[in-house]
Amino acid sequence: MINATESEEREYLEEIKEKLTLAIRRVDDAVKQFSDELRQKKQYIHEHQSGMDEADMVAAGQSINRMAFTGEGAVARKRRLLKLGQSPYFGRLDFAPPGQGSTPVYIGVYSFFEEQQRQNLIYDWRAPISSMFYDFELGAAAYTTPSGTIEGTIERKRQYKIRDGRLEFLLDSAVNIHDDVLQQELAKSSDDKMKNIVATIQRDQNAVIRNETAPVMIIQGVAGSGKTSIALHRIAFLLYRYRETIRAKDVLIISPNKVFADYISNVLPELGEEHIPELGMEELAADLLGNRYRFQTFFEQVSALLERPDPAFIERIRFKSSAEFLSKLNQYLLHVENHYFTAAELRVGGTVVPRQLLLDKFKAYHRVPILKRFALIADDVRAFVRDAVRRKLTGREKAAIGEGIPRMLKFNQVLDFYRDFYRWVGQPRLLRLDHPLQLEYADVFALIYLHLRLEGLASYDHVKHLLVDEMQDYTPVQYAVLSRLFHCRKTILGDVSQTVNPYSASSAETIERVFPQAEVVKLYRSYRSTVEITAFAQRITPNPHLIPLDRHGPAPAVVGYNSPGEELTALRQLIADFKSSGQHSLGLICKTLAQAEHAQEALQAPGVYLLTEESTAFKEGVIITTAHLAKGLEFDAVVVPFASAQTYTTEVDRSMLYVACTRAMHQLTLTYVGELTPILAG
Ligand SMILES: Nc1ncnc2c1ncn2[C@@H]1O[C@H](COP(=O)(O)OP(=O)(O)OP(=O)(O)O)[C@@H](O)[C@H]1O
Repeated sequence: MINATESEEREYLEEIKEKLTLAIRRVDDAVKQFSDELRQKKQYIHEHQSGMDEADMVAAGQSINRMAFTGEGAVARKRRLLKLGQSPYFGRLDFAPPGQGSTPVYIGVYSFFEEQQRQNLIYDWRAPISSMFYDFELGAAAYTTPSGTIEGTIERKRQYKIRDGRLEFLLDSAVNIHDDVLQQELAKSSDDKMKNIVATIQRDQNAVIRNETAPVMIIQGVAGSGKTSIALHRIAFLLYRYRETIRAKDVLIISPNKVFADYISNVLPELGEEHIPELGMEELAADLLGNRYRFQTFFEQVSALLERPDPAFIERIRFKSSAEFLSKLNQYLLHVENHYFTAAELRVGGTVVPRQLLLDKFKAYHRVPILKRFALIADDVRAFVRDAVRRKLTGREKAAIGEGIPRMLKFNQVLDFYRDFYRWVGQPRLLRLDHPLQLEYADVFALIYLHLRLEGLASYDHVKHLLVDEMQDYTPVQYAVLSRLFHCRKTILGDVSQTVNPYSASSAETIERVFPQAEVVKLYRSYRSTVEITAFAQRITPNPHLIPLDRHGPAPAVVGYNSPGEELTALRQLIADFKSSGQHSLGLICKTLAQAEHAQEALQAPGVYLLTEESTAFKEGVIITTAHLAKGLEFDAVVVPFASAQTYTTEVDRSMLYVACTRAMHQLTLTYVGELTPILAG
């Protein structure tokens, strides 16, 4: 058996590191050579410019670009090799095909192909053979390659922790991923950015990451089940698997806000992939609507619900977030198609264009959005009139046609159709348009949907994979828009229990109605929080299916104070305790922005940051923010201040409290004055 003992492994590690160092040197030499050649080439062009024609210049430019491109490739390769030098591999499996001896397969974040021996010394975790590391225990195993399935036996599985080039431990395991290693990973203090989990991906997670068949994959997973992590690893996997056709810039992440985007921005580069473009829903909306409308943001909608819940406002949101609303919009569009075009005879000079001709044309173009159809019909009508009069048409005649046809449709503006829709469903009071025109958030995507259907909008065909996080926050109409704009494969993930607006929350089932071809995966194991914190959060929103990982810590503390002054003193103390605790991040998570601002003012201290809707980066230290913004993030310790009966009463408040508490990895404290919120007392 190769490298059986620990000392052999240590020796082997040194050997690998040496080979990596050599490989880095070779890249350096190559880079140097490239830049020398590049310089020479540029010099040459400079000197011979006068004697070169345009074609020569283009050719020279291209060759420079090619060299620079190869140079960039070399720089990226060097970056990967340096990273491997720090931690070359984390796993090993000894795999024996039938009737053959076993060879060790070392698995790392990237692959390392040693050019001199022409041998793959480290396999990328995404390589087909590496899948067995996540999927099998000792004994019979198999993996699938593009050319077929390979069966055999796993004779050994080993896990390593190598940091800064030093082997910290090595562990033989019979099971798939040794629980101790996972426990160690989870017990660590949080970083300011999300990290990769390649060394401890679980079997069910691996199945999601490596799924190649689902056109739409919907992941509904409990808080802390690794949804976001898995989705990012899935992107990394797909970029590897389809590296010939998909590049990082062809993927798009729809993310809830800039802070979240910053928080996850580290994972893919850590996995050797470039940064992935991301876009917020509001940015997408602004992109689509141009500057035709001003509209409320999702944050503003949720703040309004938290600060002054108005039943009429809630009713409007509820209606527009239902699957029924989408089907009513579709019925309305059919109604428009069938009843709103009133064809009438059109007189152009002395020629009469018969009503039937106009109607036939209108129907013939039924695949073209209605407001785009007139131009096509007008072309045909012009041809018809030209044939009749046997001459070119005058400007006046052309105008008569161009203006006459649109007049046959009841409305020509999308907003007029949208207003009319509410009359048609018999609910005119469900539309509130403020003056000057400002749309409520719930109307934004409904209106975009009508624009799409009535006028058509350019689709995002350059995007080859779409990732939607926090899926519960988007409504059926939003999904209908996404489905029409993005024709690529999609990964959609979230958790209904973590909605910040229960009146507009979508479950996996709701979303599946928009994407009937979707594969739905549910994840119930929760990795983030200790058993104690998870049990506490379950009191707020129970989920009988949730399985917490068996990791323990202090019980959450709920502490009442006599006055706001006392509560603030206690919060100051909690911050001081945190600073001397060795933990990295503390989240003070409030219900509203007003409370967060108040806390920030009262608790001002160095290293205490207020995170708002406008923030763009997630920092380590003490963060004061709202539950809405904290969604998707995690902290070593969380403090939920002002947890009184006054603050947390409604269903929206319950969601906020749940989101806030489930952000904690190791420690959770709630403070209040007066009466404790009934959500916890009950
Ligand atoms: N297989 C794993 N190995 C190590 N850590 C893991 C694993 N799966 C998840 N985690 C950790 O669990 C935590 C939660 O993961 P993540 O944020 O991806 O979950 P989520 O389901 O998106 O959470 P939420 O919906 O509550 O925001 C992270 O710290 C992540 O690193």
